[in-house]
Amino acid sequence: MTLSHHSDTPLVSIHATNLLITFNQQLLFSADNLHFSQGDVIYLQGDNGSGKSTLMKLLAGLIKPSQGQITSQGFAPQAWWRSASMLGKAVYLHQHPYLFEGSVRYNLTYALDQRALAPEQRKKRIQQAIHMAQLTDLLDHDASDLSGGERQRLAIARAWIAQPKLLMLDEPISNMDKHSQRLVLAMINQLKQDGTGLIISSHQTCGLTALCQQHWHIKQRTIHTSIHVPQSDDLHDTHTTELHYGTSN
Ligand SMILES: Nc1ncnc2c1ncn2[C@@H]1O[C@H](COP(=O)(O)OP(=O)(O)OP(=O)(O)O)[C@@H](O)[C@H]1O
Repeated sequence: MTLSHHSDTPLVSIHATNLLITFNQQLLFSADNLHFSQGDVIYLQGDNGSGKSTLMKLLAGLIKPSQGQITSQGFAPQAWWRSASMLGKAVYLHQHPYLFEGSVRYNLTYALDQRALAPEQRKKRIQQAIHMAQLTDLLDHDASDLSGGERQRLAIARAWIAQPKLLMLDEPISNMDKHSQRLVLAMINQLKQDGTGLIISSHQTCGLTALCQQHWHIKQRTIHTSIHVPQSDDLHDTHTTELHYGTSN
């Protein structure tokens, strides 16, 4: 992992303790201690309905736990007008991502933090994302006309350009053909090389698991954490994906 760490830019992290979430008085899951930090690449596994999306929404500050505490370290102080203190720290990318009305090009450039990169670097990064996601021929298409796989590629390309420090990807390669899967795996690998903290959910082991270094498993309504990541049969795909793109910056 090529995460570079400068002492004046502390690693950002999110810490959850004694977490418990219930819906309609029914326990969904509990967890004693979860730590998600820049540089972590976590494979989040669980059966359908076990609570993977719910956990990611909790860590993104989109919903609140029934019990427990979620805190963050290393982020810039919260703007006074933001009431939910966890919101906007870890970015949650939904399985069916929200895209803006307008073209693919517009979606790639709108709402990016203009201060984060110098204009030349920003342009270069956008070009590289277009290339990685193979969106060149689709740039002037309306985003609403894209297929499911293309939408996912666009959403991950957009996240890759924005360079969040912590990113959670909900089933990023489900319902994708092999070609789109390979492109998305290459982009996720680039995010990993850049030191982005990643949580990647799937209900089954798949090519993604080869990229992961930790395993969180929602099983019997508890989140089990481990450094042993189960590997899948189609690892070969991931290795052949590795990776035709060098580190970008
Ligand atoms: N706001 C809510 N109110 C009531 N129940 C909810 C709410 N949000 C989620 N649930 C329920 O919690 C359970 C877990 O949902 P969640 O989407 O987190 O599971 P998941 O592991 O991501 O599933 P999948 O693999 O099918 O995407 C489901 O039974 C869902 O219906």
